[in-house]
Amino acid sequence: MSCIRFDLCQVVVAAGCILSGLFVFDWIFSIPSRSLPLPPGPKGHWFFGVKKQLPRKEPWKVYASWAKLYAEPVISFRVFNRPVIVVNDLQSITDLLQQRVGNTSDRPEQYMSHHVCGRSKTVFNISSSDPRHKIYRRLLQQGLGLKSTKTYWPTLQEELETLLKGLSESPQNYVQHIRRNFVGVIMRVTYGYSIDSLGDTFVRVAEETAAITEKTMAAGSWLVDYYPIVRHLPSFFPGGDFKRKGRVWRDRLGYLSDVPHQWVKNQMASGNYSDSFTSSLLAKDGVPVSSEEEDIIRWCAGGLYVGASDTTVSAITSFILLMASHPEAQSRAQAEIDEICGRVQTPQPAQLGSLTYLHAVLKEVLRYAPIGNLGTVTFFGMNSMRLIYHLPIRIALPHSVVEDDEYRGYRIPKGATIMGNVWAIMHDPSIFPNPDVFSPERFLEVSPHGQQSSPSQPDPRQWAFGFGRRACPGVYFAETSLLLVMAGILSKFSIGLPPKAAAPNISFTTGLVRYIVNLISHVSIYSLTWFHVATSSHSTFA
Ligand code: HEM
Repeated sequence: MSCIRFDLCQVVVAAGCILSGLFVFDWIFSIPSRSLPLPPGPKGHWFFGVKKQLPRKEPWKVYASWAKLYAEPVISFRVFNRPVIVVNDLQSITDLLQQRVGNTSDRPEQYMSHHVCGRSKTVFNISSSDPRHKIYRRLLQQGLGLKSTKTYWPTLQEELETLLKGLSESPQNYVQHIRRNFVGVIMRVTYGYSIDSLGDTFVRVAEETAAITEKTMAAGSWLVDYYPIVRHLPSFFPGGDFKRKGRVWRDRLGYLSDVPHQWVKNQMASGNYSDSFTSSLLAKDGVPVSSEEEDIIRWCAGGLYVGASDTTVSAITSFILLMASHPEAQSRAQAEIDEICGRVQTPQPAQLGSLTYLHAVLKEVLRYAPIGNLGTVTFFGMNSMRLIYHLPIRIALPHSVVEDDEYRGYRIPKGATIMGNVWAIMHDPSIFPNPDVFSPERFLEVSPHGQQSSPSQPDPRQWAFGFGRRACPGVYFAETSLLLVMAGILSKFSIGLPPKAAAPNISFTTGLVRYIVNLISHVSIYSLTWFHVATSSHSTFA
């Protein structure tokens, strides 16, 4: 008996030694060759790199401070064995992320999510070298471009009316009303499906998908994402449990992604369906689509919902807080809306083009409170509620480098994760003077009094929606829906702080989709005042 135990011990020790040896081998050879130096940056621990040092709070500010410390706009560090490059100024972002797009538009490989859980073909994860990526981009750009967005105007208008009604009934629940609006719009646009509330089955499906996806993609959680050797560990071995969990999640995610898609197919078969992104692609030219084409349609549709929900909700909640704390900007926007849209009707999508000041407000919201501070966002639809309660978000969708490259005498290694520090640009005083002041006027050529002011500052939308071949395909649709909601809210309500409330000290959540903390944690302090249009009197509901 003791002899057997001794043998087992020996086997375990021997296996441990071999694995550790292979691990070190894997680690050494996964670090790129050293012909040119990497950009400067903190060295970190020999095994973890800077994983444990990475700031939990506002990392973009820390990256900007490292750029200053190392006197170099391009910095690098390591998380486990993976090099990470952060580009911190306009020139380097333009050069690396907007010009060398062919080399910086890939996504980092995440073995757990992509391969174990079968998520390598999602719009967000797919490699830029996969021929499908081009097809996805084409379908998404067509489905969300100017022409298609016009066909969604009636949906946007109807959902706006529901939002305004909800706000008038319970303004204190405005975050939920706003979420309901964007989720309702995107479900109708994507699947022709109308939700009744945020507790709707399809919404819960999306929420569960988001929750599982977060677990599979949580940065630094799966050693197998960094070290290929871990793929060969048995399930019972420490670090090997990803296989068992991955199998369960893969099956569940596969089932969940089929629910709305199958629903559209059933509706189409019954002849009773509303036109949507999915139905129009499935019904193309009356010819049945192949299974490959159907798979592409399913993934693209999933991308729409995920891409649209948190981002738009974040933008509007920031807008509400900024309007509450900047009454002069709010009054000016309202005066413009009154003049262009009239005081009785709800603003219409066709009128949005004439709302110059409101466009400037949107630009300033995207600049002042960028949604993706690192040029990328975390898209997990219904997770806004979790953000609201300050739970950490640990997943990001950064870019990765396709081939070894050289920049400013440094090596930009193949496979490195690369991020543009959008926050640094949006708060660079040489680009946006007084960057910490919220001022939509910076985007106007003419001052409020009609005099010529200094030339307007650069359009922040060129950085707010990401870069290169991964840049947001929903930008046009997003702007239309955001402007319509902003115009609708300001046409019917005034947003204010309660009497005697001190101006809030604005700070933000640290997730890669950023929310303003104050708004979220002091929701109840905000009051919305309903304009009784006919009599021009006001009554406060909150
Ligand atoms: C305020 C609103 C929005 C903002 C600020 C925003 C921002 C972004 C950003 C920063 C990215 C990542 C780009 C990159 O990796 O370089 C992105 C990607 C994406 N967005 Fe948006 N977005 C918004 C709204 C929307 C909407 C409404 C949709 C769809 C209806 C959408 C769909 C997508 C998709 C599908 C991607 C993935 C593109 C890819 O990986 O190829 N987004 N967005």
